[in-house]
Amino acid sequence: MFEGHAVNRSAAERRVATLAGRRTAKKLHQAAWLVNAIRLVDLTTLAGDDTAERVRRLCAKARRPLADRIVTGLGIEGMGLTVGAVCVYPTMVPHAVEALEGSGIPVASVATGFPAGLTPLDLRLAEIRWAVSQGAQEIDIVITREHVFRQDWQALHDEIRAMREACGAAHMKAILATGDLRTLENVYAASMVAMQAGADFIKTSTGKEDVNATLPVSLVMVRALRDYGAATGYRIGFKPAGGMKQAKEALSWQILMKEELGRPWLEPDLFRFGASSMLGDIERQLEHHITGRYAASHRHAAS
Ligand SMILES: O=C[C@H](O)COP(=O)(O)O
Repeated sequence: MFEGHAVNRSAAERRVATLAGRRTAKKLHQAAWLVNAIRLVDLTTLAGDDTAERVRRLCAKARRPLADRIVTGLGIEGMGLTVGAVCVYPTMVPHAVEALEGSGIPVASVATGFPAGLTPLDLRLAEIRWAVSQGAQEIDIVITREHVFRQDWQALHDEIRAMREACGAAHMKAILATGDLRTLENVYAASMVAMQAGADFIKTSTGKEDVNATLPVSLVMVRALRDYGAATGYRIGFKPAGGMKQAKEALSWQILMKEELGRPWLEPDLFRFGASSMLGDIERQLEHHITGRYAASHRHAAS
């Protein structure tokens, strides 16, 4: 089906190498880009020792992602800034739903035997239905990597299609676990199949592979998304996830999206960061921004 699509790895690496230094992300606009990044975060906890209390704390952070002094310093009090969603394991969904009530922040649940997906299909589908019944509005599914290794695109399509049906009204993000997929050609083909099978988003990683979100792999997925959009007219979302901890990564990915797909992919309905610990660095950088501006205005006043 897609075996013929060649991907030039070194061209992809060259394309993304300079993203962080782009003019658009230079100092003047950095704070705005970082605030926007917060709107795009799927604030995540996916640990074996997760508890209701940890999820409640995460949800409190999701509702008020920045300290009041930073919000005031940036002059964005009226913005009602929140993260894009909270992402948890299925049994944590009821706790997150309760803690986020009235906030408008959706709860995303991983499902389908996350992270490996090596559970019988009917159980994986039942897991989706259960999470949806508990209030999850978004479901992050994992694929059977072996279907990709065998280039059995029909099996991959059928599996994802069944998951799409089990999601019902919930949005479905298809995690490809790109770090496991061996080649960029496989990443492109799996992206295409996931979109054809009805994925609302394609997502790079579970956060549990050896290699998680990278810019070259993201470029390949984003180009697949663009090709799919050109062929069908459908807009599909993109979620890099796993291993992103720094504010400057939030800038690089947003620039990639803007340059490759345009402004609509800087909105939470078409782009999310899956990250458990990037928000802290974004908050730190915004605090530096305010402190720096304050110091500069005092220097100016004194001169
Ligand atoms: O989907 C989100 C990822 O699991 C988060 O991974 P992380 O903990 O490396 O940020």
